[in-house]
Amino acid sequence: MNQHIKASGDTANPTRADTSQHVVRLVDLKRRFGVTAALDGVSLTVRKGEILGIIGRSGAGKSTLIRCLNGLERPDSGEVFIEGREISRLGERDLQPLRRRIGMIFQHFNLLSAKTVEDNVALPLKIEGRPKAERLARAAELLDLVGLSEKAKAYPASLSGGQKQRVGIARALAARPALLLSDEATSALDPETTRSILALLKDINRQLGLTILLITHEMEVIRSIADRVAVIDAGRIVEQGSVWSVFADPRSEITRSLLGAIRPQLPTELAARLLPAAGAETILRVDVAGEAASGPLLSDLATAVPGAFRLVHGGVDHIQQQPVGTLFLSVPGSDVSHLAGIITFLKSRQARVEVLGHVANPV
Ligand SMILES: Nc1ncnc2c1ncn2[C@@H]1O[C@H](COP(=O)(O)OP(=O)(O)OP(=O)(O)O)[C@@H](O)[C@H]1O
Repeated sequence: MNQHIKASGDTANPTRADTSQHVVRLVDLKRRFGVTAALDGVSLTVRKGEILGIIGRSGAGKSTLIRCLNGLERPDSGEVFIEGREISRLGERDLQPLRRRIGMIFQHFNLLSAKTVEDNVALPLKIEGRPKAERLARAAELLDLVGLSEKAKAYPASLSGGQKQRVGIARALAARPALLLSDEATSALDPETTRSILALLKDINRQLGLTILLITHEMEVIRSIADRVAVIDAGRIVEQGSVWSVFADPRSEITRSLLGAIRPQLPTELAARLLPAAGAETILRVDVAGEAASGPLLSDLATAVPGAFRLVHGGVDHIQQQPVGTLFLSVPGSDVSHLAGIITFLKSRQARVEVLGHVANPV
């Protein structure tokens, strides 16, 4: 299944080789702090109109990556292209207009408390020296987009966290950036507000074709709205691909660990009864995704391999409209050839099969 899934994931976007479609392109980026390699050869691209999620644990290198992107940090080596222009060697003066091509939203919103909501939203245009009427018209348009028109004259202190982030999003879009960079933008919000902010970002991505780079440590955020994901660990991209393919078939240990509870698990009472030695039943974990998960896999298995098996747990989820299934099967008896027949059949259908263990008594 590995090759099958990765192949379908990577060919899903035909713009891969076309660099004019890259809003951001990082090439072999390296940055050390003393003995720490904060970025250790990062290469990645963000394509026009896509949502790319970058996920990693604390200290993985995410902030250093952002700082290299907006020119606050100079890499020791490597290149940073924003809309085709290499920025890592530019001086402060040349960086200013390029920075405006990147709108940013932050975990703690970073609104100016002494300014009204509309003035916060219009601030990037004020910095650009745009006339007041134009600034206010743009602020009104954006507040309408984020559903906060009635709060134009309010001050940030009177808003909820979710409303503050909506203002942050409107402000980030004011100067019509090429890229929206979201730095842990939902990490301070409760789950329901997080969902509404993520839905808003997805809406804006669809409506305006806005390119979004999401930096997060939460897989749920990636799963909700990203098209592709890149996993960073110790300054390296350890895995990347379309979200559904990485969720269905995580290659690296760190990705599996970040996926944690999001991946279906055997119920704890059953997991506690697993033994390594052969018992009355063998418990299999079967992961299957994409085309392979849309067919009648279990009925085909029953037809192809005579003999019993039971579904004890699992189901089929949908990520990016792709079925991603995890099934836990129990195969009774000590007939090794029956078990081998089941495993061989499932693998022939691009499923990934793992023997989790055995239980002494039927479950
Ligand atoms: N200015 C600095 N001086 C020394 N070490 C640094 C500096 N900036 C980053 N580092 C180190 O580089 C590594 C990557 O840090 P970075 O802040 O980029 O990670 P992160 O993924 O953003 O972490 P977090 O999610 O906790 O913000 C860490 O080991 C960090 O201690």
